Amino acid sequence: MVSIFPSYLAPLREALLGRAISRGLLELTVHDLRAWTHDVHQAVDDSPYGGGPGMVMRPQVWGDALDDVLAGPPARLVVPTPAGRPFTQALAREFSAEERLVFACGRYEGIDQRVLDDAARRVTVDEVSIGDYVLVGGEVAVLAIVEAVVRLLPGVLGNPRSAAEDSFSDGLLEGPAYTRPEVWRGLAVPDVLRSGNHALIDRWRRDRSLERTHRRRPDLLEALPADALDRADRAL
Ligand SMILES: OB(O)c1ccc2cc[nH]c2c1
Repeated sequence: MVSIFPSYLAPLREALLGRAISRGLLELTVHDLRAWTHDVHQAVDDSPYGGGPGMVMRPQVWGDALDDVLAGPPARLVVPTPAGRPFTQALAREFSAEERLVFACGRYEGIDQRVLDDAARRVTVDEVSIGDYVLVGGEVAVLAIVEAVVRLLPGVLGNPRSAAEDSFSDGLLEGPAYTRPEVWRGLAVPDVLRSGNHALIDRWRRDRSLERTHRRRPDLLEALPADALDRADRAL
């Protein structure tokens, strides 16, 4: 990863991801973009051609940084930007199959487009958005993307079924989850979950997932393949 705020990415070395690194399941290197500046002010930005608010990140600095960081084993360059294509669970799975990912964290009004165009001559460049809102820089998006990708790597999650049964893994939102106590503040766990009848439990969970998806994300239902819903689903 390349950023002007390397410490922003420190959380990636905590908890589950930190344990995955110490177990050798992945390697993480964070580079300070300013290491590729040569002026006393370590300038990484300049005024935008054509005018307008804010500053744009300079191509020379990013070009030199990516020349170095992209050297070596083939990598895929991921650039978070509000103007990117949506980052989805499907794209997380795609990224998790890559041997190496390089993340470019922009700031200000973004990175000079020629940096991405130049990189695209050598590697696959993915400009991705984590949602329809605007952050101050790419670092927070990288934290989200890396967590979504790394948890899919074999051995990272304790129970491999967790990733397989994620929200979105079957195209739907996950339904509600419960644990002890059986009654909490007058609210009881649904009886079916304590019935021991796993066929019934699976059906109930599927129904709650379909209901929640219909209510909160009808677009996901629309996007399902024609054969994704069985007769019981459609009866709901
Ligand atoms: O909202 B975002 O995901 C995002 C990503 C990168 C930059 C760079 C400057 N603002 C940004 C916002």
